[in-house]
Amino acid sequence: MTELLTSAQMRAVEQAAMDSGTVTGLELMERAGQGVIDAAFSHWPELAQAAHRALVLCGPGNNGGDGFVIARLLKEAGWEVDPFLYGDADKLPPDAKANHQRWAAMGGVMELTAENLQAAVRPDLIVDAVFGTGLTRPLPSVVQQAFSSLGRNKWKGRTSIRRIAVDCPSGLNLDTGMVPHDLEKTGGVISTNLTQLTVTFHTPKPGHYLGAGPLVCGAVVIADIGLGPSDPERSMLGQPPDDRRARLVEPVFAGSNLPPRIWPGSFVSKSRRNGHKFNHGHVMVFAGGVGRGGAGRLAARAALRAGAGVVTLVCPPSALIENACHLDAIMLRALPKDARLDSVADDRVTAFCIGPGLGVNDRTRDLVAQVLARRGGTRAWRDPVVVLDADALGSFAGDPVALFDQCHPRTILTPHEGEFARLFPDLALSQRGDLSKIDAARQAAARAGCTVLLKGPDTVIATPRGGASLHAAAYDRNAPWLATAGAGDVLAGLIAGLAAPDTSADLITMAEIAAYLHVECAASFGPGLIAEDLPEELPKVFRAIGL
Ligand SMILES: NC(=O)C1=CN([C@@H]2O[C@H](COP(=O)(O)OP(=O)(O)OC[C@H]3O[C@@H](n4cnc5c(N)ncnc54)[C@H](OP(=O)(O)O)[C@@H]3O)[C@@H](O)[C@H]2O)[C@@H](O)CC1
Ligand SMILES: [K+]
Repeated sequence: MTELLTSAQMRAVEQAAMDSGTVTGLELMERAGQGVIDAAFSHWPELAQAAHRALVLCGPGNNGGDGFVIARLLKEAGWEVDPFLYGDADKLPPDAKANHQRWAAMGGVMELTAENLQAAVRPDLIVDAVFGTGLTRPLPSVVQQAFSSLGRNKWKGRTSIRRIAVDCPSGLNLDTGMVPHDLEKTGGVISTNLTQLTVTFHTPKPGHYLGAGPLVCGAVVIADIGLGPSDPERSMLGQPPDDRRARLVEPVFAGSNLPPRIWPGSFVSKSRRNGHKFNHGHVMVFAGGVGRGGAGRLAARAALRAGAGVVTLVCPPSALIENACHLDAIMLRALPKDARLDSVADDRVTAFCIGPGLGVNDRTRDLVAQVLARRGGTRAWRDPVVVLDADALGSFAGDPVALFDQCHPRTILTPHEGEFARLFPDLALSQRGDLSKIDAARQAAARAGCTVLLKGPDTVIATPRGGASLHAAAYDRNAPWLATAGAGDVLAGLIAGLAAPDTSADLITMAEIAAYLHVECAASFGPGLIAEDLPEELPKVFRAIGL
């Protein structure tokens, strides 16, 4: 998996490399500029065939410094280059200033304004090097207007002009994936939206995958600028993540002495080809009353397909026939209104999935309490895994602390943003400001004392200790048809089904795999997907990953 470094972490990595004396800031900037050009030529080979013309938009920091390196290298390759600068050249930081001066010996620099861009000769390539990781506030209006003007320019064949962003399209916050609202008003987003390729350095940043990031970055390419490997891959394989650094959920292609795809396949218990059904765990899913059992059935089906040996659906007696009409391989147990959970659950239940379709009410609260009170003896790792979703979360909206007091480390909450806002009002999207979704989920997990999976196209999974991973249904894994009723119930079931066997992996790993498989199923099925299709697509996905 790949580390996602925040702006501050990236600066620290850069500083440590410079302090060690192995590299200078100027060398890093040179490699960054070269990396952008290499990525551009590899993405658009026709640009490498002959000299063209580039507009290079530079800002007041080191992102702008990268821009001046790019201007010089393209000029040396015979291109016509028109650089524009926002800010005062005398106030550029040292490395950027040095590169500005090197450029100044080759050509002039225009001030970055809408008027000057309108007067520019049509380029073949526009390089956005105005702001990168150093953006601290909304874009200045002059820059917004300059970006907007690019979209209005009367250049012939305007749509065929390639647009590349250095580190990020300027205005995108690389820690949060947010773009300022006023950017949208002025049309800034529309012009940044035209970015086709973003070249970032060393590792991707959270903002490339969170929020608006995937909408504005085009494709993202990582340029190696010689800062050395990020955390050893070994420590990322199914291990709890680094407490400070977030990681991107993606399959791990192992080296030649290991099976070709050791993640996620190796964590699907049935890929080990041994044991009887109870070796693969027993998942208990709760379903709502008559006419409201669909969500629970979807979760149950997903748990069974994910590899649980046995899945039991528990429902009110009145809903038994309805569920029996739908289910065969899934066992059914009726639980009367006042009956205790012990009457249907024995010690062999290794995972519970509770919430989908259950109703927001006292009975749900009571069932959640009973589920969370079940423990596996003196060893905490024997506690059954508990997936709390939908109405199990909604039932505690008025009193979230009552829920958090009961959660144990083998619990995972799987809210969407709306459910999250009701449990953690101060961390809600509307209140988040500069707090990233990753940090919001981290704080929520610490408060709840359990793992939290905050759903979305950018799904964040966080542990109470601060470990966090981000699963993005973005770029080549974009699956918009996953926004369909019941998809969340399937995800809850997948987590329970994967976690039910004792696979000795952390709950966060199981949640990562579930999020990954969920999107793989959607991508594999394609447009037209409805939630029922997701579990049915799993066998195909398993085959594709080599199980
Ligand atoms: N880290 C690495 O390893 C490497 C990093 N590299 C490159 O460096 C980039 C980071 O450089 P950076 O830190 O100088 O930040 P950058 O984005 O250029 O902007 C900072 C300037 O903008 C200003 N400013 C900010 N917001 C503003 C606003 N809204 N409106 C107006 N001004 C605003 C801010 O002013 P201040 O906030 O201090 O007042 C400051 O002057 C990184 O993205 C990558 O491209 C590579 O060279 C290779 C190695
Ligand atoms: K930029």
